[in-house]
Amino acid sequence: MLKVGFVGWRGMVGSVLMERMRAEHDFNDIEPLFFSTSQTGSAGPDVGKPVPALADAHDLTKLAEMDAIVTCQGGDYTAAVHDDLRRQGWRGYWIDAASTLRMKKDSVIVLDPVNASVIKQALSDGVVDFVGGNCTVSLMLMATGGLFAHDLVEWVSPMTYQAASGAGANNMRELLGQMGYLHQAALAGGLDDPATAILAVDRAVTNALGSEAYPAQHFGVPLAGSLIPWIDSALDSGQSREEWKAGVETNKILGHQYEQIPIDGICVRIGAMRSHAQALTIKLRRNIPLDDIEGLLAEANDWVQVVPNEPEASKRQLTPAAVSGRLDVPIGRLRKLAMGDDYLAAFTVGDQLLWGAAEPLRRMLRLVVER
Ligand SMILES: NC(=O)C1=CN([C@@H]2O[C@H](COP(=O)(O)OP(=O)(O)OC[C@H]3O[C@@H](n4cnc5c(N)ncnc54)[C@H](OP(=O)(O)O)[C@@H]3O)[C@@H](O)[C@H]2O)C=CC1
Ligand SMILES: N[C@@H](CC(=O)OP(=O)(O)O)C(=O)O
Repeated sequence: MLKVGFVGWRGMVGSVLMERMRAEHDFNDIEPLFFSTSQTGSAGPDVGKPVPALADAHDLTKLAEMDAIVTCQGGDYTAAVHDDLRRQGWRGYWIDAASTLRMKKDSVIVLDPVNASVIKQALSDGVVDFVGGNCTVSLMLMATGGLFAHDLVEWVSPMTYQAASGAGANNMRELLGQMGYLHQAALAGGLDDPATAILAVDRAVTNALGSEAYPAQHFGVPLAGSLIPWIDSALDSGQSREEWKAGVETNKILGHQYEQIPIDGICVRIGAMRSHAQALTIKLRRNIPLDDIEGLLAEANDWVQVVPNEPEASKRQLTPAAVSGRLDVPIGRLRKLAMGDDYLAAFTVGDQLLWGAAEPLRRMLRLVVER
């Protein structure tokens, strides 16, 4: 049985990974060892069979005993450990959620329902570094994979609506704290009294949004009652790093070595908890009937769901509230745009901790185990 080390398993992404692995009985087929950067010696998690006490996640000797290491610990950990392990001659599989190694020449970005052939080729070529993609990129490809698979896409402009979870657990807590703070301000402004003019309540909320006491330690600015049109650091191109990832990661996932499909838009943080949404403008290579497009999208994988372009279905099925905690990736609002019959509009949403983070790693580990 393969010895598999898990690092970062008790964090937010790691916990979702553990949940999925337990649900799919993945632990039956491996010999797991759990590592920690802070709790060496404590008891490991319940995975349905006895596991040793937690090992030190910086102990290179212990790590090097593993056939595979799955890490959701974050980019700093990857930077601190990965290269040293490789320099020591360790040739095990490194399966990572962090972005650190994604664009390295020797790594593959994994999303097997979309790029199984790229992954299989890499495994047979001896590639050992496999990295999950950026959440918005993976979710966009799960939704639109059918169009890319048939080489129908000339370019895409994704405009994102990204949940707080992408910024981390503390940010999710802060979003809820901000919601509570605004609700308190609204109550003080007369929310409960139907006789209060709504503009008076709104003034109380606006004052709260600008107040020094508004809880914004992690986001830096209000998210609840507002939005944040910038995610991650700034690049010289004027893009945010999150926006840059859309193009480079999509093309790498699809295995495009020469021709690059332009993919660029604006990434926005909104007050959803754990599901990212994106509005896509897709320039098709040619005019294809909408029915055919819907068919190609729907048949691309087991999780994409085409939602009819109707008000009730869109409002009920195409929202963060509808998909959080689920593996389904609905895509809807499909229609040709006024710019021409080869311009397609689409809206898609998906849980960014499942297909956006944990699930591609879980499935990559299975591919390694089943080799
Ligand atoms: N959040 C996201 O949407 C995505 C994240 N990623 C990647 O995954 C990495 C990890 O993200 P995320 O899971 O959000 O990080 P977390 O902050 O939730 O967890 C990271 C680590 O913090 C330590 N930790 C300290 N205190 C606690 C606590 N009270 N509860 C749980 N863990 C604690 C744990 O390590 P230890 O046991 O060693 O102390 C844990 O593994 C990111 O840095 C990023 O690289 C990738 C895609 C999406
Ligand atoms: N940056 C993403 C989350 C994330 O962790 O992305 P990456 O894995 O590319 O660093 C977001 O904020 O929604």
